Amino acid sequence: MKPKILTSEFFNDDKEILDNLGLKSNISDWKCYDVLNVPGLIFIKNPFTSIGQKYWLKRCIADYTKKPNRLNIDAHRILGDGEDWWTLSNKNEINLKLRNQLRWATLGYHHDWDTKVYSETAKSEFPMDLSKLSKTIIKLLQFPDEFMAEAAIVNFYHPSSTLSGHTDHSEYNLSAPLLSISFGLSAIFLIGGHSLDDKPVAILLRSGDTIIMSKESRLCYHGVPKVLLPKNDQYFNYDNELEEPFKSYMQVTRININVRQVNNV
Ligand SMILES: O=C(O)CCC(=O)C(=O)O
Ligand SMILES: [Fe+2]
Repeated sequence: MKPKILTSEFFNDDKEILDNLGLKSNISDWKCYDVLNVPGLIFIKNPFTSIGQKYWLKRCIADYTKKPNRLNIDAHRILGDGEDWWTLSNKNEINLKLRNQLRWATLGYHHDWDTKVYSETAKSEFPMDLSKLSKTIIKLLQFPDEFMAEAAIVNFYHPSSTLSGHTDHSEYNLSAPLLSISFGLSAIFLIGGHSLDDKPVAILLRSGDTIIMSKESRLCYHGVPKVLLPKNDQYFNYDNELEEPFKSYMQVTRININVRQVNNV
């Protein structure tokens, strides 16, 4: 990996913007790297403050899982009108099972897992804060074009979950970068080339670590073969402890937010 020097004027004036987004406001604390074997792949070592990490993981758990966003468990028709997954799963012991059933939530344009086609009719409002976060990170990395956050998948992994090798090619705009932010348990992320025969590189993703798939790497095969069990070094690089019930959930969970631009501008 080759360190990437950030030279933008942006952060001199806008420390407050970074701070409000839960990002480290001192840019010398940002550790960014070009992954040399995978052109266009950028790795940012946790750019979040501990307050920021807690803010975003709670947004993922308690807010982004609410209607009108879509969840994998919608198909099971467990949630009644006005009920949401997180509130219901914390109501009593029985509902702990429900807690573990959540695998993903889709925001903005909802990814259709069968047809893999985005449509104007399957769309909800994209969260402002997540859009701002994505735009800011892309701007900081000095991408020439403004990023439009239009679709996101929030993945929820358990220690035994895996994500098999795939490419993300449903977006109409494949020249815009894709942002992938992880919180909670660490995981091994594999990314190879445009063919499944290309040998992948392995990257350990810890809480807060962010990767950007741009240029050639945007269409590379990638997957998550392993989520790691909690060890002191890897989870809770949030300073203060999280409160319950978030704490116990995050002890067995990895969250990954995948943000995409769908359309050409
Ligand atoms: O969990 C990750 O790190 C990757 C997720 C991913 O590749 C996807 O949702 O398309
Ligand atoms: Fe992906």
